[in-house]
Amino acid sequence: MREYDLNERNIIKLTDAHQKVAIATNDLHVWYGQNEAIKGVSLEFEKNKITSLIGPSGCGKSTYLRSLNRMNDEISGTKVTGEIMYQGIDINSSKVDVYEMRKHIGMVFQRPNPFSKSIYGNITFALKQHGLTDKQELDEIVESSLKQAALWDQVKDNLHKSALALSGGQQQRLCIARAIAMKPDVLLLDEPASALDPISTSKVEETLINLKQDYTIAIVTHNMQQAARISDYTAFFYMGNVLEYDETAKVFTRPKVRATEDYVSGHFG
Ligand SMILES: Nc1ncnc2c1ncn2[C@@H]1O[C@H](COP(=O)(O)OP(=O)(O)OP(=O)(O)O)[C@@H](O)[C@H]1O
Repeated sequence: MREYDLNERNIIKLTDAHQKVAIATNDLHVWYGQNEAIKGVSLEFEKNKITSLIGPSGCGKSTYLRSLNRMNDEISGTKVTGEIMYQGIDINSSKVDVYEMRKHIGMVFQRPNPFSKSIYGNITFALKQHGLTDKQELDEIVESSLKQAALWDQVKDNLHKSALALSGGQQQRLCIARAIAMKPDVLLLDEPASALDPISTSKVEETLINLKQDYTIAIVTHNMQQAARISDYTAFFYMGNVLEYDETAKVFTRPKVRATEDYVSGHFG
């Protein structure tokens, strides 16, 4: 196994930061007990762009993604230090209402996880929990979210059928629709297509490309072609650090760091 220099880094900063940055971390560290999984990551995510998080297994991609809307809070023994800046607020602060914050920063997981409810019920559940009861408004949000997730045409006549009867790809797009029904600014996706066949994968990818008009997207993926196809920026994670963060085209064609070059060319380790 080749040893890589963890000090060799290329991490771009976005200019004109206030205008452009949707969410950023500053010296973020995450520990699971004694295991420091994230070792001081500072990254900025540009508004209305897709950023891919890539890197070998166990290097901290999912941990980092989950910390962006404090999902790691749910795991006991976890400690998170550093800033997570969103709209001028450090959302890593204990004063932040996490429930409220997650309306702005939504998440879609690796395996489609629809509730055991109708398609309509999946999308309206959280809205109702947040106090929305107007039927017309709920109907409109269901329609617009399903349209944005490119699922409306396939399900519009079956909205009251079980979500569990949908295909895996459709279920994942329903989970995307469910997340965007809350009108978040930032959408976090952890390998959203890894459990899907190639056709469903390409539909999810198309959906994400269309969604970036309205959302800022961060996606963990093991699929290099996928990262190259859909993302504007790519961050290469290695052993809890980010060694390279740049425009995707540069990361894949002219990486500046040896470890990235080996990883994207399939010669890693
Ligand atoms: N819930 C958890 N409890 C304890 N340790 C964890 C937990 N989740 C991840 N870890 C540890 O944190 C480190 C980073 O794991 P993480 O899942 O974030 O990496 P990853 O890059 O997303 O991996 P993969 O590509 O395999 O999904 C690993 O050492 C892992 O064992």
